[in-house]
Amino acid sequence: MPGPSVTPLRVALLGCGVVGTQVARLLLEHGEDLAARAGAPLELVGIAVRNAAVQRDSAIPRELLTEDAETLVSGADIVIEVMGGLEPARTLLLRAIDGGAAVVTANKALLAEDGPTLYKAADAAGVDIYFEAAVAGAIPIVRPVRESLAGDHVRRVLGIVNGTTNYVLDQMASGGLSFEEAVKQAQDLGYAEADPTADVEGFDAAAKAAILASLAFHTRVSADDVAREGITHVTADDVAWAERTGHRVKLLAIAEQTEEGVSVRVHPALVPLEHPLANVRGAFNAVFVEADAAGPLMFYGQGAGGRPTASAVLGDVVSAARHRVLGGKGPQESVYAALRILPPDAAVTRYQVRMVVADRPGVLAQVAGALADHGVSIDTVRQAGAEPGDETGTASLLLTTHAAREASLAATVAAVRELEPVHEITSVLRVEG
Ligand SMILES: NC(=O)C1=CN([C@@H]2O[C@H](COP(=O)(O)OP(=O)(O)OC[C@H]3O[C@@H](n4cnc5c(N)ncnc54)[C@H](O)[C@@H]3O)[C@@H](O)[C@H]2O)C=CC1
Ligand SMILES: N[C@@H](CC=O)C(=O)O
Ligand code: NA
Repeated sequence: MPGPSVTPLRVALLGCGVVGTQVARLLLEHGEDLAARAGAPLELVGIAVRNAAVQRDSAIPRELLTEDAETLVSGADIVIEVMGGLEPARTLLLRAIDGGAAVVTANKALLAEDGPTLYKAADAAGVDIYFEAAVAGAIPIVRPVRESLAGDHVRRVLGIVNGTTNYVLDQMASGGLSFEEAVKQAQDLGYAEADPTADVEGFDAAAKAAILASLAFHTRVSADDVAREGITHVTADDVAWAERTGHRVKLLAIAEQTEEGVSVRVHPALVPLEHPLANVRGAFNAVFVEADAAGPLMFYGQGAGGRPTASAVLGDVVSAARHRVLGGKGPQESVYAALRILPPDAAVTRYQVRMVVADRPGVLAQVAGALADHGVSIDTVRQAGAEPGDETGTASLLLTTHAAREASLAATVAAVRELEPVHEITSVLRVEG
């Protein structure tokens, strides 16, 4: 335990929502252990909220609540930002840094939009900036990529980094819920962003992918550099077909370094049932990292939710506190490699295309011909003939391609759509894993 003469570190908390409430709880409940680990007591001096009169968790002392976030950050040693959004979070963090405080944030949206401004300010002020909670909630992934793998060469990062969408797809596949019902549950459970559009349209996963890619490839990658597609167009039918063909639909984040540069994308994909990612359920996340010397690494755990995320925040707070007590500083931004960011259509993937075609001889050959014209080869084909009693004269055709450039695959689908016997392209999903 630190001796009685050790000056407590003043900790300011910005935001008291799902994550903030649990951060405050852990700080207050585990005060003695945290003091022993940090080398000084961590004194929670205030919690900035929008409305101090609102009834909150019974463990939160009312006297700590303040609506004056600016004053709160000015006297702090460590500022924890869990309010989310770009502003006033950015201004408050910059004010905290300018005032000499170390900062800990869970705000992936802000980091992926304007991380360099925060890094630069922290560097100039000689203070720490930590953000483990910003990617994959409780899972230690930022620190391993930023620090543990700093001596290696990361080639690829692939995984499920959004708990809400994983929960929604899982509930659609096995819980029998509609998309809307599953999103509502994810909100009630504290997984979703304040506006769940950020989750279901892939913005949240794209922000996390940008952060991971920046760290992995020592290159500045912002949210705008990420090719992004959400899950709003994934239908219950897609989910059912996936299971029927031995797959599960997952929202994946994929960042890879090729000889040409760095490609970062977020999109739903079919993952074979035997792949470990297929069995990541609920709001859990899993991230695979492939590095030259280390080989494959896998990180798994709770990717969303107040208490798991608070765990990651507190880990960062202890690191920052140790530096205040003992000296030293965490890592700075590392973007020396400055690799080229590749356009979205340069990515290499496989497609599974489901279509309704005229049920007559020669149609498959016509479709196969359109693929061959674009240099795309077929891996598997499955045809489901008309259901008994179906008078439409159509059949469902499901084909999976071999790997090809996204540009060729997209052009192929466009050409197939124009074929006379093709009535409708019902779904196009990538296949990964
Ligand atoms: N909920 C989760 O599972 C995870 C959330 N995060 C991130 O943590 C941050 C917080 O997320 P949640 O706690 O889920 O959000 P939340 O919406 O539950 O909490 C945010 C709180 O901050 C308050 N706030 C917003 N602007 C404020 C202002 N100007 N002054 C004072 N208070 C203000 C809001 O009133 C709200 O109570 C976000 O950046 C989010 O992306 C990160 C990992 C997981
Ligand atoms: N809304 C996010 C929360 C954690 O980052 C998610 O669902 O993953
Ligand atoms: Na994390």
